[in-house]
Amino acid sequence: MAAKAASIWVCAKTPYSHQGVSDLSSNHSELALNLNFRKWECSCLAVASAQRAITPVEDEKPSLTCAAESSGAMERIEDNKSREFHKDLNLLPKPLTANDFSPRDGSKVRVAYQGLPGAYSEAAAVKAYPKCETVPCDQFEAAFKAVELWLVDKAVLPIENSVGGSIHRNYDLLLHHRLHIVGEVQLQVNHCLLGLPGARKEELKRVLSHYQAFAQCEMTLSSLGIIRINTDDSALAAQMVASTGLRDTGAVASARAANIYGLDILAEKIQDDDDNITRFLILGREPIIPGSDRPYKTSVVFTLEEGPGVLFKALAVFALRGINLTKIESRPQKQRPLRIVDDSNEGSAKYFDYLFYIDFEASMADPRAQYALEHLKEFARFLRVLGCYPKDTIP
Ligand SMILES: O=C(O)C(=O)C[C@]1(C(=O)O)C=C[C@@H](O)C=C1
Repeated sequence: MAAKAASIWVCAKTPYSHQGVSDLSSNHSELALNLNFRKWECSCLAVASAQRAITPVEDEKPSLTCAAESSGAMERIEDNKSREFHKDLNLLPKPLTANDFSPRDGSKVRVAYQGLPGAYSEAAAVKAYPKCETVPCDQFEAAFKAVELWLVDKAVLPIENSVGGSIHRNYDLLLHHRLHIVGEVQLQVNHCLLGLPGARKEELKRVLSHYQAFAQCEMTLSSLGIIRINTDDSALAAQMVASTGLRDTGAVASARAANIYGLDILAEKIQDDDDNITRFLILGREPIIPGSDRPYKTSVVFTLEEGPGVLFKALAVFALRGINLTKIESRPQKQRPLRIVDDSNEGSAKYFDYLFYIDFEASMADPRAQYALEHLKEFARFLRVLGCYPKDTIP
């Protein structure tokens, strides 16, 4: 049997088309080479006829198929010699597959976030990639750099909150780094007032947290009349309360932070608005291929020429094509803060040049989006697509 099969031995990992089989029979060794297979890791194929598709045998690993040319029937190689050979093959290292690099469930993906374990950003990273390895970073910029330097695969960073508004620092960093927005995560943020075990909220004289968390709990904190002290993130606030051991100091942070740092929850859901949502961006080194299989958003940043109604015209490129805008943000253009508007020294200086960040509801695969951005280029001095990504919703 082996002798028959030995007439053609080539490598494969998937079934081939009829055309592929003809190629195999005519020039099998060259094709095997072209397909980048190695003999020692290969499957064994025997071609029953030049016109017959090759199918893998289910119970062999790696999948093996053998067929005899003379009879035209596909037959398994079952002699002992062959079994020995297969056993040895199993000891050899397995080749990497495309799935090893981007597993669908997010396992093995390393995701940077700003803050300590227990921060809301960590929860957002886990929502984005449920089985990921989260990597805490002290500052937003460290998370950007970690992706750029291949220390992690992705970064998940807050961009806006439904009560507190935009996180401006991340708008600025988006422009100064070359990462792409590959997704977004909307997270319900429920703030808790935390204290040392046994402490009561009436005892608190000061409270620590992130400035955004304070902004989202304005009414509760004002009614308590306690001093607010900013920290880099809410989980750090919880850790500081735990490590200083001061009964009169509390933290605004998550229930998970209370658990991690051994604090009591003195009050729950202390945010002003029950529906307190923070939107996070997922950043990667490469953009994703825009699709049309589900609702997509696109984020762009641009600057405009000087002149009356230019911003109106810029926004009209979307309105004219029925494209809905979900966010507009303007940031000072720091590299060009001062501009003389006429040639004489007496002309007035212009201190406020802006960058406009816009999110709109359309995929870059949609011709309406492509035409809108082509049109926008007529007024924009600078335009960059920051990313096109599937829209996230709160279940
Ligand atoms: O302090 C945290 O836990 C964070 O993850 C930061 C942050 C923010 O930057 O807005 C994230 C979500 C909440 O809106 C509050 C704070």
